[in-house]
Amino acid sequence: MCERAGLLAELKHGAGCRIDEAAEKLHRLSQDIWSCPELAYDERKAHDRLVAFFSQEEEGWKVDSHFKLDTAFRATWGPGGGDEGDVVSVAFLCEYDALPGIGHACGHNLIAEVGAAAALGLKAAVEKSSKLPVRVQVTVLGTPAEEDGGGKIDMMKEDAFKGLDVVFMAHPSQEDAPYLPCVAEHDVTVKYHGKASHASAYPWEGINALDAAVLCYNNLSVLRQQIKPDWRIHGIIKHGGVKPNIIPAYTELEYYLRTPSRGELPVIKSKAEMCFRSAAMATGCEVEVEFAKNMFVNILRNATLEELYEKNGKDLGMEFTTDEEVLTNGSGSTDFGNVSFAVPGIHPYFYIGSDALNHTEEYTVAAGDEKAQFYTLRTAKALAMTALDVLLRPDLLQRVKDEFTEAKLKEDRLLKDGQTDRTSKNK
Ligand SMILES: NCCCC[C@H](NC(=O)CCN)C(=O)O
Repeated sequence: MCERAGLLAELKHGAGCRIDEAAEKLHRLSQDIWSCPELAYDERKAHDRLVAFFSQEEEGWKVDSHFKLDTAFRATWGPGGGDEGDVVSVAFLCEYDALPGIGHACGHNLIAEVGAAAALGLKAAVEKSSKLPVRVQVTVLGTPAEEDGGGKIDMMKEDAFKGLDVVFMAHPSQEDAPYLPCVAEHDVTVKYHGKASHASAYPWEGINALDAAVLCYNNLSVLRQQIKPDWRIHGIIKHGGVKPNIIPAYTELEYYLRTPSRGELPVIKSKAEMCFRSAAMATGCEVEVEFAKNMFVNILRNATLEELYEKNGKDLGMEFTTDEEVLTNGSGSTDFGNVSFAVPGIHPYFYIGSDALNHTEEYTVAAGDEKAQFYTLRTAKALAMTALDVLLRPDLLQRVKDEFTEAKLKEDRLLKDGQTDRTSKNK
């Protein structure tokens, strides 16, 4: 074994040992987040718990609490690993927001645990070595509001990802996969303003905002038949009126519009907008269409990082899914997509010991179950090992960066040329 391979194996082993050693406190960390679910932008206890973890329970971290957002944080360590070479900055992202009514049904408590564990592992490995070809900075970014709003996008607008070389996070799922297709998404709130009146005595005096909401819902349901099979339109009526004998004067709907790529979003948005406005016209209501401040985009893939992660995962016993349907069908969306256009990174998915589906009560149970711990820590080890791969081999890091630049240029060109449809023959 050549010297570098021996060192790499030793460091990977060291990272894993450190993660195992911290297993109990990492479990407590994710349990505390899981047992007190908090919604997007309001993850105060989770924020404080993670800040305390890095500033009190662990040594050597510089912690910026309330970093860029009220419930975001940053913990940094380094540079370490020797006194030679450029500083390479590796970041692990923690999410920790929950869903209304069903708690941690997407397992973001485990995302926080993976991020913290991988950072501990990488720091320990780097600390032990003075022979690295680069100096290493380890960053943990606490990124709120993935389920609503897109905290990472807010943080990007504030330059929170500036200066990072590679970013890693991992998301709970039903299987291990280095990548699953996440779709682009833009959310919209539609408000109809009508006029109240006695619904039995003089209904002709009213303007029915609920009728507008129902027509809007039906227009979109009809539109669904004419859009691409992998586009998604789904929504709820948030306000539907207050009493049957009052003609509803105000209604409100919330819709999520999704397409596989960011370039297709404007098309679905303009089609949906016609549905919103025509419902207003038919009923005589006024309509307000408010698109969310942040648009989530698809993930820019990095094959080099994905391959390294898969190899490390396999070495740790992961069995990656080969189910073509899972590997090709779009799933949800993530604000990591936006990050992936700014910094090279990966967002693999990991099995948590249960077949339950995300966004169900069963998944909430699974995310808090002790059984998830083995898989969560194994994922953290695979991420730390992947970071070590690129840190010990500057040629690999360069390949990761070149691939990122090329993929971004290609996506930008497609967008500029108006080639929105990735499934078209021209692609
Ligand atoms: N509408 C705000 C964003 C919703 C993001 C959510 N994310 C997930 O389910 C996690 C999968 N990465 C979604 O897709 O609905």
